[in-house]
Amino acid sequence: MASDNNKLSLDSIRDSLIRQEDTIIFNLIERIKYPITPTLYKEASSSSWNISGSLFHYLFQETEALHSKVGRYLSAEENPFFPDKLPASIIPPSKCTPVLHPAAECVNVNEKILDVYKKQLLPLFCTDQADDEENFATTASCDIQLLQALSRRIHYGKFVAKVKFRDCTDQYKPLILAKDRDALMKLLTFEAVEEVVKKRVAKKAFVFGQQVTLNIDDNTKEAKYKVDPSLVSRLYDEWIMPLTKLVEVEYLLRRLD
Ligand SMILES: C=C(O[C@@H]1C=C(C(=O)O)C=C[C@H]1O)C(=O)O
Repeated sequence: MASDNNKLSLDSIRDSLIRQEDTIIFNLIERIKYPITPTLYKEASSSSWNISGSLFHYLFQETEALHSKVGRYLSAEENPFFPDKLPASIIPPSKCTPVLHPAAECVNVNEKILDVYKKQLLPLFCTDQADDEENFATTASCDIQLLQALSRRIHYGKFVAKVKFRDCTDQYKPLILAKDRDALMKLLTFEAVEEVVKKRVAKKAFVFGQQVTLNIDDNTKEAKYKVDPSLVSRLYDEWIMPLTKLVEVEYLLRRLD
């Protein structure tokens, strides 16, 4: 979507962010099918699996390496979690004019996303603290899919910041030159938009997470859902939107480099 510079607008980018809500919520519903599985994230003892680090990190790094070889990270919309370990792409880069300022390459908050995910989000959404030894690989794959969806959404802040700078250059330029983070954060924040996002993702979580039954007389009083809508709203309010705005600020601070 963000490849055509001329068509890029705040509305078109916001439409993409809305569509990415579906991806995040469905990946979240898939992950919380499994218990937290703490063994996945523990440093593997050298005698056990003959890998360095945890099983989760091993699968994640190998996944990113394979995706890198087929060009995933040639896209400005994708940002790797392990940028220092990526093999070169076997396909050539696009000949299209880059949409983002070259400094966008330096903006990567995935280390923060991964830390928040393991320390706060997993314990918040996965209430069962057990290990599911039958599903180590599947559980870790769900983590990776969800983390990549979160990262894509949060780093879309680069495209949002690009358009906000293009459309209101005179307002942003002095704040960038003054390196005034707080003023930049205030200028780029649209609280009304954020309120709509929080309400919409809660409604999507309720709708997408409903148990579908065919028995017409199913009048169970208590609505059963696969993910707590209020937690999805909180996910956006406390983590996704603040991290998206952090990416916007980091991009803007480099925009005049
Ligand atoms: C992404 C934007 O910038 C900010 C971040 C938002 C978000 O992460 O959903 C929403 C509104 C803004 O406060 C935007 O203006 O659309």
